[in-house]
Amino acid sequence: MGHAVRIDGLTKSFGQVRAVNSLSFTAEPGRVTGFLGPNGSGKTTTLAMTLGLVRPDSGTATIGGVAYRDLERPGLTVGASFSADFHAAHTGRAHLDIARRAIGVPAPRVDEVLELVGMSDAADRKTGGYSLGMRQRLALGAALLGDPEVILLDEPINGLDPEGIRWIRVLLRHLASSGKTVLLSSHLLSEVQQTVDDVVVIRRGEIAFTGTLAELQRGNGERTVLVAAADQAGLGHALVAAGAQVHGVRGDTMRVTGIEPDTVGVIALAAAIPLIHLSIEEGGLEQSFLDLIDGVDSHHGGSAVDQPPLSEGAHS
Ligand SMILES: Nc1ncnc2c1ncn2[C@@H]1O[C@H](COP(=O)(O)OP(=O)(O)OP(=O)(O)O)[C@@H](O)[C@H]1O
Repeated sequence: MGHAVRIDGLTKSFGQVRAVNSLSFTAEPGRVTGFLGPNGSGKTTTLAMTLGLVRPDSGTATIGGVAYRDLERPGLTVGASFSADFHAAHTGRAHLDIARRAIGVPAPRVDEVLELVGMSDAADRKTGGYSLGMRQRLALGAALLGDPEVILLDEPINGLDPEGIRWIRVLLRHLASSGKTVLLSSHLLSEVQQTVDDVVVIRRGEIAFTGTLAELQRGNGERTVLVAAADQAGLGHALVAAGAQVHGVRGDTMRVTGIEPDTVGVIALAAAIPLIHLSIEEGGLEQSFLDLIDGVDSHHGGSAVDQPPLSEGAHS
């Protein structure tokens, strides 16, 4: 039985600063949801309200339909990692041992978790000497102590090396595939795009986009197709005739917008022009994301996920 995290109309101001404004989205069980936005866009405040650490001005955050403070065993239902700061004089093991006592988990779970996050060898060193990547692993371990249904992670990938990023990707995907709800924040789409299924983009405390990663990719219609063909000029003409925009050649490759890659293939076939290369421009997704957080007009990607309607940033 999964626990969705449902954010409904959440609003919070700190003095004059409206940190979170009428925010609504759902993180579904069995999926990894990326909660994305630039620094200061309200991600941490939203996660803190979800955990009952910050009281919203209005709106609700529920976990499996229940507010965090009303959960029967919150520590066993929700695991969260907020900051990778620890008592420097404690060992990693001591940190996990204190955390597991707080939520009532048996002692052997500490070693299991250390193993799970790849920290067994460093467990008896003081956290003050840990690298940022090691602290991130320990923070994730603490979040997983209670084998929770819901895992909320604030910037968990920040500071991990490429091997660490691959590792956390596999771990989070594994947790989601076992039915857990994984919600992780990041200010970098590129950091999480291989890890997430669903994307919630916020900007100045408001939703800029909710949908699947694929929908985000299609979202702004500016996806650039890279194509090389045996007869480049001939294919260029055929693509323009089909309504695409050809933006010139970089190396041997034409950059084309306004058309899907599979349609490019169909047109090449119809024109009997062999294709040498067909791909989507790297960074196209990142550009969609940057457009969203810069406030360029954007569209809701689609309805594959039952999400509340997109509220476009009303003010600039
Ligand atoms: N306790 C607080 N008191 C005053 N202002 C706050 C407080 N917490 C957050 N804010 C403000 O609310 C806004 C949103 O901050 P928040 O930390 O939620 O953003 P974020 O998206 O998590 O950013 P980052 O990626 O930099 O952590 C910011 O303008 C921030 O300065």
